[in-house]
Amino acid sequence: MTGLYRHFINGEFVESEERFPKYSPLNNAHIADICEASKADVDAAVKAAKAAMKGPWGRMTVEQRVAKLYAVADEITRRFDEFVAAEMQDTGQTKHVMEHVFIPRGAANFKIFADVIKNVPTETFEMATPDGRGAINSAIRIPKGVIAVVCPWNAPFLLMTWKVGPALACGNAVVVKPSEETPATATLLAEVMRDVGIPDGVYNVVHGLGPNSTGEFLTSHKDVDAITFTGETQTGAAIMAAAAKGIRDVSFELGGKNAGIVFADCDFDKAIEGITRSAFLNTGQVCLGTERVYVERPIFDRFVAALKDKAEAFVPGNPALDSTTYGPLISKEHQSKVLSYYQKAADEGATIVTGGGVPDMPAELASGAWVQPTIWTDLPETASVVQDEIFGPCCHIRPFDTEEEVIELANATDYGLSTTIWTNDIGRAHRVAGSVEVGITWVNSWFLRDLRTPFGGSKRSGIGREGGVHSLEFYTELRNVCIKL
Ligand SMILES: NC(=O)C1=CN([C@@H]2O[C@H](COP(=O)(O)OP(=O)(O)OC[C@H]3O[C@@H](n4cnc5c(N)ncnc54)[C@H](O)[C@@H]3O)[C@@H](O)[C@H]2O)C=CC1
Ligand SMILES: O=C(O)/C=C/C=C(\O)C(=O)O
Repeated sequence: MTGLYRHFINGEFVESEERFPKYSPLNNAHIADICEASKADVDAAVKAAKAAMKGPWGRMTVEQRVAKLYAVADEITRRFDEFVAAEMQDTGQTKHVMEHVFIPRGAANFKIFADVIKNVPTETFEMATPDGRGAINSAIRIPKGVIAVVCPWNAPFLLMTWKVGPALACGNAVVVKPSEETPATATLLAEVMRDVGIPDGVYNVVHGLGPNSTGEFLTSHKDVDAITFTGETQTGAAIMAAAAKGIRDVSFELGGKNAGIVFADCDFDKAIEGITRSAFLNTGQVCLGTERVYVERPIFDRFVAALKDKAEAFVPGNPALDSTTYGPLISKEHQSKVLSYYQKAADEGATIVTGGGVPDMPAELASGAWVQPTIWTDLPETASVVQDEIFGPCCHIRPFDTEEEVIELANATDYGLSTTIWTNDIGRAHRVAGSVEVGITWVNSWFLRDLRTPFGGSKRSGIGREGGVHSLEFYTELRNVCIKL
């Protein structure tokens, strides 16, 4: 056991009586306890946030807020190794992915929105009036108030700061509810906020579970003005029902069952590299990941063989070692869910190209939440593993013959988060991208992120867009002021 995760409310770390255990994904060892925030704790956090809006934070100029956000980013960078270690302990994911993807994005998420709020204008309209003197309409941006930030466990620091960065840039105060699986980096960020002088109550953290616990207490609190959430689609529905009671705004990034579309004219090696990343990065626990791959028939067999080689080359193990390229799933519970899908695929008649079970691990890691990278072929589109979001390191690969056919296949899902298309025919890439019903399409790449672009899901994969100026739409209210001259 290494410690106790406490809430951060009104600038202070506070304990609560109820606690629950955190187990390591690597070997299921009990590594910490986490305080579970009661209704009263949540109420204290929301009250602190509300009061902060009326204190020094609410009176700061944009330039002063921007300077504070830059200070937060710089402090994250200064304490980079601590953030890497904290998130690695919670998730079991590799040091490489922490150092090159997740933690740098945390710092970037503060800088980008500091820059956006400083540079994005609001609109002004001059209008004629019967007396000939006219009027000027000017829109002003007002922070929404107290924002509830409810986060998942798969990329905890990246996803949390993607919400906290713009919320604070816009002048709001936040109450963050990290996933019960990943308390560490939200807690460490509290130290950073305190150390760089973010006023008390602006950044609050309440730990706990979801239904009938901290998550529900927070999202149904009457003084929360808006809710931003990333996680499962069903949870989104529950949060939306809570938000409806107070007519509060929501921004949701939800599940996905994303298609990878590989045309025969692609750069083969790059497509293999790209699909390897999109199917297996973070042990497949990425909402933007590819669980359905459609490959044009002339290169199908070669593609399946090459992806199999890549899947079999992953090296699971201690995430702190440079030689390790593959981590466990987040928990034993999630391992059971993923393995149940591996069983369903076998039951439904899949050809198991590789994987399908649990890798052999050394004794000290054998109790962890490990599963093998897995590839299937030969299933109908109605099969469970082709329909459901599994959130594991696995994909089904199917051949296709025409552009029309693959668009229909890609769209045959209730989800609509992202697609990756591999082709050297840029006209076709553009056509297909326009026809696939998703919020984000990558062509000849995957997870290449320009933080100024609109990011979010279509269909059951989300509501709203965040990123760049789009985040300002959610985290501020535009008020029109009409001045008669
Ligand atoms: N699209 C995405 O980015 C993600 C999708 N998932 C999917 O969700 C599945 C389950 O993962 P979880 O972390 O358990 O996702 P989840 O949606 O259950 O939980 C995400 C967050 O919401 C909170 N929460 C849960 N129920 C709530 C409620 N009724 N009211 C307020 N807050 C609530 C949780 O405590 C957690 O902080 C995964 O297996 C995966 O399929 C999970 C993480 C991210
Ligand atoms: O890059 C982003 O802003 C979001 C990335 C999302 C994930 O990694 C995820 O939800 O899995």
